[in-house]
Amino acid sequence: MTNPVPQGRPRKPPLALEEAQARLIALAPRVAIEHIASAECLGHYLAGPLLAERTQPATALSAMDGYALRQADMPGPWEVVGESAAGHPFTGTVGPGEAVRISTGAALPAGADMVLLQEDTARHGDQVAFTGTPPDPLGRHIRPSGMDFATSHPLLESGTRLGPAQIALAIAAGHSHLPVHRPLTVAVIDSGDELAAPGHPLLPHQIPASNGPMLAAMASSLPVKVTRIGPVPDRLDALASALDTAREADIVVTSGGASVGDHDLVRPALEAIGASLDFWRVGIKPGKPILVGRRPREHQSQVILGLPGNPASAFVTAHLFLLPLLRATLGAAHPLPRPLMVPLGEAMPAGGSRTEFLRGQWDGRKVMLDPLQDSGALSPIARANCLVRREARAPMQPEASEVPIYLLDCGGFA
Ligand SMILES: Nc1nc2c(c(=O)[nH]1)N[C@H]1C(S)=C(S)[C@@H](COP(=O)(O)OP(=O)(O)OC[C@H]3O[C@@H](n4cnc5c(N)ncnc54)[C@H](O)[C@@H]3O)O[C@H]1N2
Ligand code: MOO
Repeated sequence: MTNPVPQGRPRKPPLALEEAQARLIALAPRVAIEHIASAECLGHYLAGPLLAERTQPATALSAMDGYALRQADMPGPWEVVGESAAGHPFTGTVGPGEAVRISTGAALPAGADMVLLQEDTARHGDQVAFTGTPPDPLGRHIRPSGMDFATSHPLLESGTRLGPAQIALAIAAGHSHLPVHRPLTVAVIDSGDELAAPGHPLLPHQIPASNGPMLAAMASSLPVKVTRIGPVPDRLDALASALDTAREADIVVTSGGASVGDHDLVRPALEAIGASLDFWRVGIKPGKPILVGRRPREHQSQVILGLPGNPASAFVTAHLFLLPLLRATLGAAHPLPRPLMVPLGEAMPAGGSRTEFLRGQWDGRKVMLDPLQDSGALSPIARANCLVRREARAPMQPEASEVPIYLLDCGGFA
């Protein structure tokens, strides 16, 4: 196959960001739901609401080490008639004038309705006396049954990301396994004649292919299996053959070759493999030439995401499109990144014709813009911990004005 002739000026104006994101998310493939061990669910999204299968605590527990006794018997003294330790409950009933030695997390014995801290008592043999201040209210050191949750209570909504706390809650609520979507398969293709595999000796016109490893690492914050292909030369047959290698993947991501040059072959390659183009070009900077296509398949179409080759463009479009698509496919309730409003640490110049995502550093009090905003530069994206959003044609914004930022270090926990 020979490369096609130059493609001239694109006829349609670029899509607005939100419309493009909505169109992409609507294409999210449907993938099977499976039940996997809760402890293995880190980073998955719940594929159904989580209800408690048990009550926690199932019985009233002591929150402190001390003595379980009756409020009516204050201020004592008491006779110690037994012990309740965590995992070893006292089986009798606490009667008038009686106390049971109790430890943190142990079941409150029948008859007792308060716990006196060990520090507020003096013990002599089986006798215990009150020496300190009473708990206020008297029952404060008791965790009542159902304090955390009760059987059949809703705990987590469908589409919740399962982080460490959600996994612990699910296990405590009696779920040894959880319904989640199966891990996705994603093929990442580097394309460009100038690219060499990392570690290869380079001539001045060559660069290491860094987008593929970057995009694979970004996708790996989610339950996906990534296959990397390339670097693939700028030839239609080579690109079509790389896409053919990727035919079984749920989602294919290319970088480079998305623009209008003679060697920008992703769109012609989509045509060559029988894929359709859903949209091309979005009004964002960096990342305008992003394209989305679909390859028809027997069971389900494959989504092909063509990211621009400039490293900052690939990085930003992966945040705005690739990760949201992966999250949506994995069942996330909120697949899109959510902004935070923070004050500028310096004035932000007026915006241009596209919605921009500037590389920035947020220190917890203010955000600074990186002085180097070229979409071909990698060092600013490696320095950045956030993207600062500037609307198209926004006027200059003075220091301390609030601007939306998207944090980059959240590991995709959206
Ligand atoms: N006449 C026009 N030229 C360009 C336009 C335009 O509208 N009219 N758009 C510009 C914009 S915006 C972008 S973004 C780039 C995107 O171009 P491509 O997606 O076609 O990317 P390439 O030309 O293949 O490469 C651009 C740049 O990125 C480097 N690159 C590519 N792949 C990798 C990789 N895997 N790892 C590291 N670096 C990579 C490549 O060497 C180039 O320097 O087009 C503008 N041009
Ligand atoms: O849209 Mo491009 O990504 O500015 O360089």
